[in-house]
Amino acid sequence: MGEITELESEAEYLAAARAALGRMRADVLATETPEFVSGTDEVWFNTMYRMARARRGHDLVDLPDVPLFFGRLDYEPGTIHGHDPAGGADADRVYVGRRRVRDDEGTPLVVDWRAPVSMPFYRATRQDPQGVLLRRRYGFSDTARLTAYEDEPLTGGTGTGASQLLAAEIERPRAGPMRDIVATIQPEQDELVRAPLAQSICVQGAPGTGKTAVGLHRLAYLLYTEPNRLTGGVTVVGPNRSFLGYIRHVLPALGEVSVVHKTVDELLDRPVTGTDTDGAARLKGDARMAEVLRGALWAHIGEPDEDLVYVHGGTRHRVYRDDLARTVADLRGGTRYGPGRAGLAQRLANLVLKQMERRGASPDDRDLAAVARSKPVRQLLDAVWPKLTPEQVLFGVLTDPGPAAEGLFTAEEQATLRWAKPYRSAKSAKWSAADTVLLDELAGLIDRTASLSHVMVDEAQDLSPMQCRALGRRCVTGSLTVLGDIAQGTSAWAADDWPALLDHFGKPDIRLTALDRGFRVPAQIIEYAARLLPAIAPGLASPVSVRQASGALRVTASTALREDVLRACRDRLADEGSVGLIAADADIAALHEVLLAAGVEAALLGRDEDALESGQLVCVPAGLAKGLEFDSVIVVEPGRIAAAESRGLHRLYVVLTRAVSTLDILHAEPLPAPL
Ligand SMILES: Nc1ncnc2c1ncn2[C@@H]1O[C@H](COP(=O)(O)OP(=O)(O)OP(=O)(O)O)[C@@H](O)[C@H]1O
Repeated sequence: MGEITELESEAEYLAAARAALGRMRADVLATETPEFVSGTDEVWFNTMYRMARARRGHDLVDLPDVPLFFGRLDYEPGTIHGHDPAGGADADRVYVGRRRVRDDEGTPLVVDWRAPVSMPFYRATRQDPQGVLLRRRYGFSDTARLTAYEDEPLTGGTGTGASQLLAAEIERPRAGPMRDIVATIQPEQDELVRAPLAQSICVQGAPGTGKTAVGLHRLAYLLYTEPNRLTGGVTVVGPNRSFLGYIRHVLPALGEVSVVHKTVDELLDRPVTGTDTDGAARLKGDARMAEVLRGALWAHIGEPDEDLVYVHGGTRHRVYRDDLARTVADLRGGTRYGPGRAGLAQRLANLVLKQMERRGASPDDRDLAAVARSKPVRQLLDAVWPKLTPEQVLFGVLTDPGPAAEGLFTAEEQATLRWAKPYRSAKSAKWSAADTVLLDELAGLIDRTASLSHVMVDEAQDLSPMQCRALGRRCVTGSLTVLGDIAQGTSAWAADDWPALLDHFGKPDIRLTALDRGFRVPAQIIEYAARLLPAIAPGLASPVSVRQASGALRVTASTALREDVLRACRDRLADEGSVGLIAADADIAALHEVLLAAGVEAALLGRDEDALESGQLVCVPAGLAKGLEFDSVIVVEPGRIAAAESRGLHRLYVVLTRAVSTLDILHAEPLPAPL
């Protein structure tokens, strides 16, 4: 019998941790929970207990393909606070994994990657070892069998150089939806992942620098460290359903299932029933609209034109017009519109009560309430501070922008804002997506909008100022993680720089940072795409690829486009990774047909909800490419993508930066000049 090797001993540790996790789960499931016998409350309690137990059990399920740990830290003996010195040399060793596993005595076998004791796994360097002697990384097979480990001593001796396991993870061919990066979070990313909850941050980063990954891991970190301060809810906001589908598994894989993923429209939760011209949509997203709407709402406040007379027990109590006017003026603008109306009713009732007291009566709170609800008070309220819905106010503005927009929008702009065919009433009006943002702004002026605890906004460079305000309104008491890339801005509002856009979120202390190491696109491909940068984002430096694979870029001037597309797809399908075929929105369905007709299996993104999970080859309209990545990308007619919209070159930059391994460009028409 030979000595067991280090690898075997680590495999044994893994097996022991697995067994311990199994026992933790069995314990939870076997724990007696009280069962009540009768009554609806009791039934409810029983259900809640059972659900909670099932959930804790579920949390402890051992996912067969997910290794229980991915790293180890050997600390200097005695470094870790609270460790038992009697534990010997092993006492200062921690295994870092996706979640905590303990043995029957409660001693941790695996610590959560988010625990403070795990932080040096991501941050310690030879210059700053943070008490760590050795960092070990593990390699696993697809079935989570331990196959390798790699040591990086942080003190003494000489460094081993770059980590092969890290490189292998970064170079791994991509397939299917986005995965977590817990095993390989980089120091500059970790700094953002562990930024404190109260700090709102904005991350500018070139394509593939890990913005989305960082944002999602930050949420997982916050949910672990600050669960009690996140009870208001955590929401991820992304540009469209396809993108949200692409990232939706990351947080659940990290054990966080409570985070809601929504588009801006879904978050605002108002039905979109109409459309806009491009010009109108652009103006409706403009920050000046906030002023217009505020003006339009408060313009409904009127001047009292007669005294308030309240008759009680045969006595007439009179409050003079001047006093009424002063009271209205006092309240106006001091609170939101809705509470202002309620406040006015109270103040009017108070004035009436003062008259009663002057005449020797001693009215009480019940009288106050009765007066506030009385007919003369209600009539006065309706005249000077009418009850309003957002729809009524916006109906007025879009029917005739003049009064509210004067001085803010030019006559020409006002004409663009005005409904071409006016509706008869607020009830029959159809609201566009841009209108729903305005309705939301009005709703926020009328009543308080409920605040979430934290909102992560991805692809934020595309938001209109009015959308930013809507998001900011939803985290007045919470904080924000804003992610984006100025060079990838394709919307009508796309910002040219962050400070201007960030202003609209209403978080003046938001911290602007940048990521510049690219983990997706190989150098050769990113350099090609970066030829567009001088034209689309002159101030921005091109990203630095950390990928070693040189990548393959093939640009083909084609005379038989369909045949060449088919050939390229078949070629790329021979490799194991995902393949994305990207073309202008108007062209993609026809290309999809071509593939199907030739017997090549392909899903069409946008039509098929699960397209990114269902097959190896996905046809992607350029408009939905943002945020996605494929191992191989085939771009058809870049010229048509660029020509399809006013920020077409920005769109093309997005499209050209989706590839992990290879990029094929096929064109029969000329390429855009910068390429
Ligand atoms: N530290 C890391 N270790 C391994 N992979 C990483 C790391 N950081 C990022 N990646 C990978 O790089 C790719 C790009 O990440 P991500 O989509 O988060 O970038 P992004 O900056 O949001 O890109 P885009 O601007 O194109 O939306 C993903 O496959 C991600 O898993």
